[in-house]
Amino acid sequence: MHNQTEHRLDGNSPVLGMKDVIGGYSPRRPVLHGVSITVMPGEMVGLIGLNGAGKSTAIKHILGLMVPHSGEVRVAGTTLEENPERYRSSAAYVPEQPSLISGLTVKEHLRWTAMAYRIEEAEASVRVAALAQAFRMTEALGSLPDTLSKGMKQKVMLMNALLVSPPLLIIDEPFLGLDPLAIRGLLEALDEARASGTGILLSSHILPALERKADRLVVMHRGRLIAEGTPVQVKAKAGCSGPGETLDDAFEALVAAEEGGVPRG
Ligand SMILES: Nc1ncnc2c1ncn2[C@@H]1O[C@H](COP(=O)(O)OP(=O)(O)OP(=O)(O)O)[C@@H](O)[C@H]1O
Repeated sequence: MHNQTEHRLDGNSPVLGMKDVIGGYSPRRPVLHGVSITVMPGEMVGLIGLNGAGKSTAIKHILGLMVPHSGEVRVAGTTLEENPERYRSSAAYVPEQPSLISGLTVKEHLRWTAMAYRIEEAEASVRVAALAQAFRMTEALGSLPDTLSKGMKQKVMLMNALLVSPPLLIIDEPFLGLDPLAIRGLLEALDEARASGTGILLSSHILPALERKADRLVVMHRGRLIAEGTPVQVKAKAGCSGPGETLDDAFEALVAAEEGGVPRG
């Protein structure tokens, strides 16, 4: 495996370049109908859409778990076919459901990740201590997963991904189950990851957090992108730029417009 620093790209090359992807579970019934998503180094892109919109399917294509029927996915400049090792080691994924190894403590999970990604021991200890502090997990470092709450397990997953600090970090619905302090810790840790050049694709139904933190939003509906841009641009497109109008209002209006309803505003 390469050292992560070798994967750093210059600030002008996307860490994710998904272009015109048609894909899904059967070639006869595509779920994605020409989806393009770009994430630049240091950028946080929020992926939003109703249940069944195609977010998880898009993520599976990005992770190389599904192959596009047509179109292309590049991670850190390469396709899965061109350089599978570089492609796979350039993206870290945090699923909505934590999956931890029952026999390993929190610290052992982190140490194992550091070894797998060839992070030097001294550097790993400093980063583990900082992450544990940010997530208020210092006292839980010696605990086994079965003794942790759901939110604490989710924190361990996030800490592992942030320890790797990959070029592309994909996070699925991270806010559910986290207490308010943990959400703040997560957002601060994500800011740090972005400052070091990690690009983040964050899928969530919790729109206020995305409205505050995402540089850009990609709005999916029925396997297509129906809006894209900064939160301000997406709200403007939905006709929801008025004072007090939120991203939730904008999302509702965009979906209503697609479904043949009348957008507000
Ligand atoms: N394993 C599968 N086989 C066939 N079709 C699937 C499979 N998984 C999902 N789909 C279909 O693909 C479409 C998109 O689902 P997907 O899981 O990508 O949506 P999502 O936006 O992630 O939704 P959610 O917010 O509920 O997680 C849906 O119509 C769904 O029924």
